Amino acid sequence: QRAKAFRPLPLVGHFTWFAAVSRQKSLEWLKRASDYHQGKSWKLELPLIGQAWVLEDPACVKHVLSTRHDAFAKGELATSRLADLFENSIILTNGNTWKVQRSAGHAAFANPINLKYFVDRILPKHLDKLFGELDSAAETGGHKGKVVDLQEVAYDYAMSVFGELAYDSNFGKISSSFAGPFDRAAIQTHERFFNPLYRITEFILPSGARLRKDIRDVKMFGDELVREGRDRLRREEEGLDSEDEDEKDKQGKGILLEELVKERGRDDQVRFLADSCLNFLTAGRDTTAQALSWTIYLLLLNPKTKENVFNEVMASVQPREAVESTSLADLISSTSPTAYCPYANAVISEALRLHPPVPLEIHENVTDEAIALPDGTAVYPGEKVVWGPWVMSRSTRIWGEDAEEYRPERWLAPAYWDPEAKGQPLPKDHAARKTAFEFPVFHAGPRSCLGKQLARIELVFALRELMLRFDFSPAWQGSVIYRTNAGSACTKDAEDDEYTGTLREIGDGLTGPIKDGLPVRVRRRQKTQ
Ligand code: HEM
Repeated sequence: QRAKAFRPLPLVGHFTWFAAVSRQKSLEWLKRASDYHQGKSWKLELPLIGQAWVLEDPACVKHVLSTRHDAFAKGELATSRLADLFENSIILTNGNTWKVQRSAGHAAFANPINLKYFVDRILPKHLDKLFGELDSAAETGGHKGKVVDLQEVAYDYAMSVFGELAYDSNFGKISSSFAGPFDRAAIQTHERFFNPLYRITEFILPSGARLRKDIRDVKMFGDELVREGRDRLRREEEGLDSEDEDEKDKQGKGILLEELVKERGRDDQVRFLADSCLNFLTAGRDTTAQALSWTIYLLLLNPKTKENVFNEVMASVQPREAVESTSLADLISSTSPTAYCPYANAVISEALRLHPPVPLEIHENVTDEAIALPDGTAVYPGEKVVWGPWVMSRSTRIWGEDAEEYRPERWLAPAYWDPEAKGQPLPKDHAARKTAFEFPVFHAGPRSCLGKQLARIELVFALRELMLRFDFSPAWQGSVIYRTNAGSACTKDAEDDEYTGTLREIGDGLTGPIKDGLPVRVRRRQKTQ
């Protein structure tokens, strides 16, 4: 009976199990199928779309992403579907075009001077805007607090941060002319993966015309920002605009656009620069906003953990009045935020583990030879491999018996709890020792995520500052499952009937949003809390 659910059916293969259901259900099925195959690579069959080896073994993932990264790339299936939205972008390109973007992105986002500037100057400014929005929600909601979609708020916040990082532009209200078309286009682009006839259906159906318009709008938005940005750079170079005080403090590398212009020359095509910047913008915006949303979602279900984070962040800013006046960069001695607010960091790692913003990935053998994976699987030319951080994070083979449990403590060194353990090396199976191939949330190998450090910093600070100022409670209808201190579950009815659903599921899209958002009530914390 069990085997039946994982065997390909005649004509439809695994389609009915995997592709004709909700995204949550398809990931859950993939996880059960991986368990059924005991973590060995197995073949997913989707007639008319293709076949793919599903990998769970970290050694196989390492082979694809690192050892034989030269042999595996996005491939035809992914490129044909993604190219309209992500043409020229770093995630799709190879060779020199990729190198140029990687090097510009590295200079702009991953160098220590820019990271410090980011923490000291950029973050506080945008966090202030975020607090402004939540403050007014708290004010208008009475003692219970007004309901806001925290995921939407997180998207706005991440968008304004990356607008400044990528283009040095203050998006303000114009961000809605990008966000709407981009979000719709991303969902429809994702649907293409499950629709072998997408070219025909998009030609016939109104949704196709809508997609083309959305993509045009997204591109126009990018072109406009690049033109403005280039003009600004030109004026600065010619001494027509004086640098502002912030710029003088920076003395690091430039923003992304500036770095790209340096690599490619100022007169490079607007389209290439715009596509490249747009990809960085979306890579940074969606992933970090979703990571923050899932982190808070999990805290809402686990009040004891929420209290622990709150206690830690309070202790990190004593006395309380110091919050506003302290330089954020001074609070971290290095650009690694893990030494600072370790519990908050563990909470973020655990949310990334259980709800990775990129839940499933695909590559293809682009050589003309068969590649043998460490478990003996032969991947023939043109064959695909997929692996799912969402599935791997739930594997008992990688994470042990409590793999599916929310337990941020797994990330903390024993010394955190036990002073006697100070100076002891971390146990071999400790979560913090997992390799990037066991925990491929940020990808791994030469194409690993360029923004992982930046994202960490942004997430830790946003979480810390939010916890200090606001308290959130779930505001979606139905029974919300809370965990008691002892770890057993109890339920409490949420009062709002505007929203439906109990536990939140993953929504559609190229990344992993919370389906239908994260409705919460927001209350401002009292000074004494
Ligand atoms: C929690 C936050 C983030 C997560 C989970 C994440 C995850 C990932 C993943 C899985 C990939 C591989 C995608 C693929 O090739 O299919 C990737 C690539 C990338 N990410 Fe991130 N990312 C995050 C934040 C950021 C931020 C803030 C930036 C902005 C600077 C960024 C920039 C990039 C870039 C440029 C690549 C392409 C790297 C290449 O192909 O060489 N990411 N990221």
